[in-house]
Amino acid sequence: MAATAMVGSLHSAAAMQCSSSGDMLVQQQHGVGQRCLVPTSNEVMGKPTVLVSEKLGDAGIELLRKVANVDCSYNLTQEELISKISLCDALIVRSGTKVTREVFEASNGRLKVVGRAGVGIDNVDLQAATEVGCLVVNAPTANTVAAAEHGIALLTALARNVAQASASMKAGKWQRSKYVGVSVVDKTLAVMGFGKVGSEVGRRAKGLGMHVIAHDPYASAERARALGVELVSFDEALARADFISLHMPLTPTTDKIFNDESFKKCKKGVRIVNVARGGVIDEDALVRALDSGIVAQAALDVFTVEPPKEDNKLVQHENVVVTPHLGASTKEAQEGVAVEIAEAVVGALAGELAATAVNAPMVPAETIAELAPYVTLADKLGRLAVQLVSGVAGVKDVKVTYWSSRADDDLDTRLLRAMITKGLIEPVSSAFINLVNADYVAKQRGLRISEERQPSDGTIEYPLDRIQVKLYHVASKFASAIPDHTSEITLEGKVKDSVPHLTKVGSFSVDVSLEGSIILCRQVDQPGMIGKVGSVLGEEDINISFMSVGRTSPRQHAVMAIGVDNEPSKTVLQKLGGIPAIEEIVFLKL
Ligand SMILES: NC(=O)C1=CN([C@@H]2O[C@H](COP(=O)(O)OP(=O)(O)OC[C@H]3O[C@@H](n4cnc5c(N)ncnc54)[C@H](O)[C@@H]3O)[C@@H](O)[C@H]2O)C=CC1
Ligand SMILES: O=C(O)C(=O)COP(=O)(O)O
Repeated sequence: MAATAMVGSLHSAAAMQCSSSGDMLVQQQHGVGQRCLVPTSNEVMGKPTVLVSEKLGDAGIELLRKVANVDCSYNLTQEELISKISLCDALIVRSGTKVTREVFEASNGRLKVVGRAGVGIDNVDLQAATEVGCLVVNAPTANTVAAAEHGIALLTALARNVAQASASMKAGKWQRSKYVGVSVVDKTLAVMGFGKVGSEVGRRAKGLGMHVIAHDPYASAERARALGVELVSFDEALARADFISLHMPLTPTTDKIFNDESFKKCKKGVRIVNVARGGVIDEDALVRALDSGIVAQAALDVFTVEPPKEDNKLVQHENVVVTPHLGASTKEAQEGVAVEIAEAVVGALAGELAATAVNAPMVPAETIAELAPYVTLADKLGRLAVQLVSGVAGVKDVKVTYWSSRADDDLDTRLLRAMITKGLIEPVSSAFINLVNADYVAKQRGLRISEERQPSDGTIEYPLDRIQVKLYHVASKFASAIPDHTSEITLEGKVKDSVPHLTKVGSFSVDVSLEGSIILCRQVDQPGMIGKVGSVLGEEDINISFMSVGRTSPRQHAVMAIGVDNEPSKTVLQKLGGIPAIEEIVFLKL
C-alpha cells in the first residue's frame, strides 16, 4: 500500500513567462490562504516555477518542463539562492545545496515543496520546512544500488590498495611489494545501518565470501535472517569487525558516532568505508586512529564539509582512499532519482499525493480518496465554529468527536484533525496550514485538540457517520450555538451524497449543505418566518441555496440555517435582525 502525503495546490495567478533555464524567473501572485490541502476543480492553475539548483538527469527536467517553468541554476551561492527563492514554488536539490531556515523564511510562503533528488535530507532544515508548511520529498530508492556498488568498490579498492598503486604507477614507479593487500574472503564485515544501502552491501559482501554482521537498532530481525546477516550491538560490531561499512543517516544520534571512544573498541587494524555521511565520523579522531594503527585504512566518499579543504588531513593521509561524494553518481541512478523526484514534485505541486514525503504523516492514498468529502467537512466545521466565537480570549481547547462504525484502527483521523485545525486557525490569522504544519501551528498557538471516537450504528461502507466540533471556554456571538447548561460552542456535520452538511448548531438540528455561505438566525417558532426572511434576501438579490429550520419544541425557539450564494451586506443583516421574532443572527463565511 502506497503511503502518501499531500501539500497545498497551486493558485498561481500570473505566470507571465517561461524560463526553462538561466536566471529569469516569473513573479507569481500568491496570497495567504490561497492554498489548501485538497485541490478544487475551479482553481486557476498558472504554471509554477521550479528551481533546480544542482545537476539533475534530463528525463527529470523533461518531466518538470511539461508543467512548470524550470530554472536550472547550478552553483548558486547561498545568497543567490536566498534572493531567488521567493520566486519559486518548488526547489530541487542534491546534497550540495543547503536549504536552511533562512531559505524557507526568504521564500515568504511561496515555496511549497523541496525535492531532494537522493536519500539524505540532512542538508534540508526539516523543522523550518514544517513550520512554514513546506513539504519535503526525497527519492529514496533509485540510488540504492549505486551507493551499495560504490561501497563495495571502495571496500575492495581499499583491501588491494588499488588507488595508491595506480597513483604510484602513474608517478613512474613499480612498487609490487609495497602494495601487498589483504583478502576479504572469510573476513567479518560490520554493516552499520542495515537499511536499503546497508542490506545491498551486505548481500554483495556475502557474495565475496565475507561473514556479514550488522548493527541497526531499528532493523527487522526477519530481514537480516533472510539475508543470513547477524544483527549485533554497536560495541559487538566494533569488537568483531575486520571491515566496517557505514550506512546510517546523519542524525543528532549518529553525529560523530565514530569517535575516539568507539575507535578504541575496534579490532586493531580495522578498515573503514564511509559512503553514508561525513558527519557520522569525528574526522580528527579518525586521523588519530589511523596514525596509531587502530584503523589500518579508510575509504571515504563523504566528508563533514564538502568539498573538504585542500589540506584536509584525511584526504592527504596515505592510508586513506577518497572519492568526491560519488556514491549516487552512476548514469542509471541519476536518471532514476531525476524521474523519481520530478514525479514527486509535480504531483505535490498539483496538490496530489507524495509517497516519499519526509516531513508529513504518511496517509495511504486510498484513505485520502475515501476521506476527501469528510476532509472538506472538517475544514468547514472548523471555519464555522471559530466564526461563532466572540471576544478576544481565543480558542484554546477543542474536542473533536468522530462517530464511526469502523474499527478504531480502520479510521485514520490525522488528516481530519489537520483540516479542523486549518479551519479553526486560517479565518482568524494569516497562517497557511496544511497536513505538514497543522500540528506544529496548533501547538505554537496553544491550541489543544483532543479527539474521541464513538461507535455508530451506521454502515461500515462509509468511514464516518458524523463529526462534532466543540470549542470549550469561549463566548459565542450566536448564543444558540451553545447547548443549554453547557459552555461549549458545538457544531455537528455529516456527509450526504458526497456533500458536507451542517446538521447541528448547539442543540438545534438543522440540515444545510456546506456550499456557499451561511446565515444562522434564532427566532421564536411561528408561522411565516421563512417567507419573511426569504423576501428580505430576495429583495436584495441574494440567492438562497438551502434553508432548514430546527426547533426544540413547537412555538418555542427555532434556529434557521440559510445557505446563501452571496455575502449579504450589513444593511441586509440588520433588516433580517429587525424582523420581529428574530432573536439573534450571524453570517458565517465558508
Ligand atoms: N554517498 C552517497 O552518494 C550516498 C549516500 N547515501 C547515504 O547512505 C545512508 C543510507 O541510505 P539508505 O540505506 O537509503 O537509507 P535507509 O533509511 O534505508 O537506511 C538507513 C538505516 O540506518 C539505520 N539507522 C538509523 N540510526 C542508526 C544508528 N544510530 N545506528 C545504526 N543504524 C542506524 C536505520 O534504521 C536504517 O535502517 C544515508 O545517510 C544516505 O544519505 C545514500 C545514497 C548515496
Ligand atoms: O542520496 C544521497 O543521500 C546522496 O548522498 C547522494 O548525493 P548526491 O545526490 O549525489 O549529491
